[in-house]
Amino acid sequence: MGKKPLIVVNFKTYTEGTGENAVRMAKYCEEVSRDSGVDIIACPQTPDIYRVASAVKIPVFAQHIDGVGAGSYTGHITADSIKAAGAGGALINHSERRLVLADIDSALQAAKRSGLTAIICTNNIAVTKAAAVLAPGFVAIEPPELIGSGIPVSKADPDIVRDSVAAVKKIAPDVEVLCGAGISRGEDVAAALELGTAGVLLASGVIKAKDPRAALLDLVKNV
Ligand SMILES: O=C[C@H](O)COP(=O)(O)O
Repeated sequence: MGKKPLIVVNFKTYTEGTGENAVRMAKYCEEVSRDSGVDIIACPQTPDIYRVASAVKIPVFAQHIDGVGAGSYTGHITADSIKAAGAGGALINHSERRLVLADIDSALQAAKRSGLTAIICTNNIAVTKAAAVLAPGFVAIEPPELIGSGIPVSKADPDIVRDSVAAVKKIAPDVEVLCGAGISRGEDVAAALELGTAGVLLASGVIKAKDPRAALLDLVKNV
């Protein structure tokens, strides 16, 4: 039996994780979390947060927030609004929704003011270090070229994961590190934990799987 990982499932904008499918996917996450004891966080699209958070007891995170508050900010996603919808946290600076550093900081401060947990995504060691200085709850290192590839970062590029963990622990020991990109099997999760991470951030390995529930069960099988 190994250490318990945190598994963050990003639904992205996949049809299989949108609308009522988002609720179904989150229920699979909840069921596997309950049966395995592994913490699983569901990240549906913003319009699905309320319906998902109303249907499951596992934490629900937004895929993005903006660093603005209440007021004249048409089209922005505020930390308070996702919190009111039932979210407990948010991804910030995902590779598919990148922000400049000042905006990452604003979004993080907004999350903190609203009492939300932030996962800042990073694409290399330099950005990982910058994110660690900001002291979010988590930093998630994801080499963009491996995202959606089915090639697990924890096996294909262990150095970037190991070096990210070392860099973060030196700068901000309380910040936990996740890794993501191409994770789809329990052995990928085990490799991530071996490298010192607290868990993984993944999407297609579950959301695009023929049997998402079976994919989730495989992810937690070594725990
Ligand atoms: O947010 C998740 C990451 O971008 C990884 O995506 P992936 O698991 O489809 O490679």
